[in-house]
Amino acid sequence: MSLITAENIEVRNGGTRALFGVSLALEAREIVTVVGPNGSGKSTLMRALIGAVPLQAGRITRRPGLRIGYVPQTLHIDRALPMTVRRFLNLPNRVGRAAARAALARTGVEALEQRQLAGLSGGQLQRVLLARAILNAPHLLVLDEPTQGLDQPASASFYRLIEALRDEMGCAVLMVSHELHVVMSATDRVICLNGHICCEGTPDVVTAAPAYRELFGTGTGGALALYRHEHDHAHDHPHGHADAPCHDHGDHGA
Ligand SMILES: Nc1ncnc2c1ncn2[C@@H]1O[C@H](COP(=O)(O)OP(=O)(O)OP(=O)(O)O)[C@@H](O)[C@H]1O
Repeated sequence: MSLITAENIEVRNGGTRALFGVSLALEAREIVTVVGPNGSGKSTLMRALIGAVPLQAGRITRRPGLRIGYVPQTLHIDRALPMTVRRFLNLPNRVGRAAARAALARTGVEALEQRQLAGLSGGQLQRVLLARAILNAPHLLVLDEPTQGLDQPASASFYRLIEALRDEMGCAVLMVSHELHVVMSATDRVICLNGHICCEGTPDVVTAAPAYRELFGTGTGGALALYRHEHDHAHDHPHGHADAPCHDHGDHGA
């Protein structure tokens, strides 16, 4: 049985149809990367899969007993509220000191245990969030743009850590990334999302596709500056750009 299966799901955010007709299945130990333009529903898909947003249509099935570790795209920290890293790891469930230390050590931030959360750098906070996500020995790690704001060496090191954690814990990984060039080596499957799934495949297939050369050819600086691929279907874009090809939503930076 797959870890998690989505069948033809539709999700609305307020008046916006953020996802429609999305079907996917995640298998044990695989690393799947979701790419897509801004506003294409990537975060919504992550939240739907963890059960944090209601579905308007379709169905999500989780393997019984499935444990998910989730790293959100952003964490809104109230700077007026004192909160050490150690206390943060107790939310929502209290954890023992040894377990907390082991998780922080595994993500390389053991020394931050008594630091204030609000005073951490972006890269440090991501590693603390990852430590919290692995506390329950998840079968599936869901990461929503975990390297946003990190420089390229820090991103590359973070993705190596994710791959090592997958190997050690045997978990599957589903992540959103704009840095396909960085995650490519560690990714088993890539899903291109734009409200619905535009295309998907192994990195080999994606690499061979004209889409990949458009994405990562000269001029993009290796970043996902342009989002283009060949289409054999019409778009009913959730934002109302019916029949607009993906590359019309292209320029969304690195
Ligand atoms: N809380 C909300 N209320 C209303 N609309 C929302 C809300 N959150 C997201 N949306 C809308 O839903 C759509 C999908 O948003 P989502 O955040 O899932 O996209 P994304 O692909 O993760 O974008 P980004 O790359 O910018 O993070 C967008 O049109 C967005 O404006």
